[in-house]
Amino acid sequence: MERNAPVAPLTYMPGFGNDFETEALAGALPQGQNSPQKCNYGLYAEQLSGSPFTAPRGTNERSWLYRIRPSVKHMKRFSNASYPFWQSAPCIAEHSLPLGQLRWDPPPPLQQTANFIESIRTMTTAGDVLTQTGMAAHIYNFNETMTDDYFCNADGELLIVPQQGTIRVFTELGIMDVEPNEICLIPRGMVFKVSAIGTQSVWRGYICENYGAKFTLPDRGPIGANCLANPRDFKIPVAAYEDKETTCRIHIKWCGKFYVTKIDHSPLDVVAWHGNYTPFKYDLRNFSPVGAILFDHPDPSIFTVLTAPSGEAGTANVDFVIFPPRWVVAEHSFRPPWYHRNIMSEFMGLIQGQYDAKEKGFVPGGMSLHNMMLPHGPDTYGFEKATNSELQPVKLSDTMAFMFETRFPQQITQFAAELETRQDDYHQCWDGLERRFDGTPGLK
Ligand SMILES: O=C(O)Cc1cc(O)ccc1O
Ligand SMILES: [Fe+2]
Repeated sequence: MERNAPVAPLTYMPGFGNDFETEALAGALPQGQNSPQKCNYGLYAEQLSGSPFTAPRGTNERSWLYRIRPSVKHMKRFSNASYPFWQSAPCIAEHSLPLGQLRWDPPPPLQQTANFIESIRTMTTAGDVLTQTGMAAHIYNFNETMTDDYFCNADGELLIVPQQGTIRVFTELGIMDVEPNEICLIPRGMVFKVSAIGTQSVWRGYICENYGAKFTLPDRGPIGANCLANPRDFKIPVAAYEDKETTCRIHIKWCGKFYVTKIDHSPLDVVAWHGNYTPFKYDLRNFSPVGAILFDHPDPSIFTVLTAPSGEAGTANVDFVIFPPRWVVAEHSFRPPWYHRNIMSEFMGLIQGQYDAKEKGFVPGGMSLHNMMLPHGPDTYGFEKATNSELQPVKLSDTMAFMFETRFPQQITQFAAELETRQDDYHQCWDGLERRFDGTPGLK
């Protein structure tokens, strides 16, 4: 028998990193203490710690969960499982691709049924999952809802970036519906499942698996107290639970390996919770960009939505950066990204529309990789256009690109190297950039 808490319409609590409290049944949340001798409704109390107990107050994160069964009843004695396309760092593939800039079209259509977890394909890995440094960039491409299958990633948090189709993410702490142009984050160690919402044939997007310290909001420096991603626009789910006694499977990723265990009930049985270790979602259209309002092109760090620190100040384990719709007004300036080389490694995806440095060839659902110190910048078309156009204020609309930018070089996987949608001719996009220098002065 199923006695599920009602799920629609979904509601959320606003704020980034706040201390929240929520209960799906009245009176389920203990007041004034975390660990009563007996909990209301016969619930079990359990703490989920996302930081060491002793972390400084500003980075100390934990939530208290009041649930039908403690999670020792869900997660014990796992046996081996296999997800051969989900790789972890370090993963140095034996491929023979020349070193250089890389770009892919979207993955080919699915040939079989796959749920969210089964569909994950790793494109790049960086750092080392065992030392909790670095990240992996994955894509997903699924057509089947997870019903009695659940997943838990002990290796890092998952930042999910849908590109096509709305997904429903049911976590231990509640339910989030996430559509393209929104993102969501599932904390390390939290059990969840993903359903497909809507009627299209495929749901696809990108994932950053962050092995390191958690994503947080970047400091704004002289920008001050407002703009960029504002804390109130982060949405945290309210408590919701499943009460079902059917055969369920919990899959776990732990130190780069996969395991599975069978239980006779749902692990999403948290009736009430409080704390600050939570999933969240965020609508990228709420990002308030700040940019050059007179001349020149600032570094893309002004578009950082979330940053995961590495321990070295200003050097991110991974930044999540977007290129949202915006006005471009700079005078006497080359407006698109400049040509550059970077110690950080840049994995990019496109959620919607066009990206100004690469109007053609970089398509929604596609990806590019500009690795540590490898040069890149606008293609020939982008250069010609930006050099010769009249510099009126221009609105870049219908666009949403993003970047996972990490301090560690990104190693491509065998899958990425062999993916049939890899553009073998990508480097030729710069072939038309001819020598313009002729030794005589003058702007050319
Ligand atoms: O390479 C890219 O397209 C991303 C990027 C954008 C930008 O405006 C400045 C630097 C940068 O790396
Ligand atoms: Fe770049």
